[in-house]
Amino acid sequence: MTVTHTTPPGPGGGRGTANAADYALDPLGFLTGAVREFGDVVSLSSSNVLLAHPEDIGRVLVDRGENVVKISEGTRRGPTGFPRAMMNSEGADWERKRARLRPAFRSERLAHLEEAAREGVARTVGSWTDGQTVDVHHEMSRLAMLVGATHIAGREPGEHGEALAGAVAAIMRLTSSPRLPAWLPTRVNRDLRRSLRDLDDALAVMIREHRDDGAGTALDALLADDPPFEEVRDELATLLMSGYETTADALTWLLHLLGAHPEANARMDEEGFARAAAKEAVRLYPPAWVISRETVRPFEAGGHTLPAGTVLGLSPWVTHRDERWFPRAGEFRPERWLAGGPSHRYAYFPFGAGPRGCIGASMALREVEVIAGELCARVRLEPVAPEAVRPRPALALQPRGVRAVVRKPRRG
Ligand code: HEM
Repeated sequence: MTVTHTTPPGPGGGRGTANAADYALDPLGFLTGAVREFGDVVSLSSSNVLLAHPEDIGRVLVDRGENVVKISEGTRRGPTGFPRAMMNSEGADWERKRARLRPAFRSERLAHLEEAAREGVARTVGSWTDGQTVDVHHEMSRLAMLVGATHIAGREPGEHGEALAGAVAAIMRLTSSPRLPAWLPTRVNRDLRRSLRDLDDALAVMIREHRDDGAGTALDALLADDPPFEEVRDELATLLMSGYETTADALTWLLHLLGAHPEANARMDEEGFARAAAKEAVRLYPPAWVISRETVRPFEAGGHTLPAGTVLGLSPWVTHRDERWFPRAGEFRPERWLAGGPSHRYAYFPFGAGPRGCIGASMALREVEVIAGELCARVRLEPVAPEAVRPRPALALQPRGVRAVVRKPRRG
């Protein structure tokens, strides 16, 4: 059988280096504009196609490796690789690693997480003074690190938190600046290499000092399996890192949105509202703003047959802001989640979906919901210059410039 490959339409005729330059300048605007102009299947380059329709998104995400893979044989591993982690594995190897971690992310463990979250908020609020201006992203990062490390490794990160935060910051800088070869001694590359060395040292100490006290953490599960040290280190690094920045970003976006919507802020103590608000925040500002796969055989989409080796991009940023699936898509309306979800199952995928969906999705949503709810109950965060806040699309969608004045209620 012969397969006819046809190239979907796209900006610049779907190829050309002009797209790369436009993309680098404003990735979110570029992707949104491309779909608006060319439809749900858009060529961004000769081997890159963006799929914006939930039907196609669903087909890609539920695939079990028959048509698309997450990490192809030829994928070059960057310096931030952690190649032995479950997240960076495929096939039977991935399946074994995912099964090993699954029990540590079960909903029964979330009561421990809530406890750590409440305690973290109490400590954070205790460290603030009335009238103090805080950098919200910075504060939420510290909280997410504390809660994340407690849940995943069974301990507070202590001084190791600095190494972890440093490595994540260096990766974010690398992924938000135009790509340069990793061997070039640029400041960003040098910073990254040093940060990764520090991270390595910190993880080695955390692993060496670890004692299983029966809490059923991911680190307990990893060590019980007795794999090579490098495998534990890669897994722990990716778990701590993926759970930390994304959750801190989601929390910061939610607090920013609540600052601009006092009517929603006032409802945060209502049953179910904090969860709806958390879902709505990651709809508008999905920390994972683009997800990709590579086709391993010809793939049909929108009447086109895309050849094997095509990189498929799916963007929660683009699809979550589409009026066809979310009426008044640009508005922060948590109540839309109280009335049920969107009309199409795969119009909302902040955590991906299918077999490779986020293993920490329930943990992250619960964490955001509990921390934001507790904060709203204890303090008022008065936004400072909210009009200057911007998303920075790095490896995660970071909020830039979210500051607030802390108002503590008077004791009466
Ligand atoms: C708001 C917070 C979070 C967001 C938005 C998020 C988003 C995502 C998305 C979209 C994927 C799928 C990527 C793909 O299909 O290519 C993913 C995968 C993953 N996430 Fe999360 N995540 C969050 C929090 C967490 C947390 C708290 C953890 C763990 C502690 C975590 C660990 C992982 C892992 C290990 C994978 C890879 C799963 C696999 O390959 O089988 N994430 N995440």
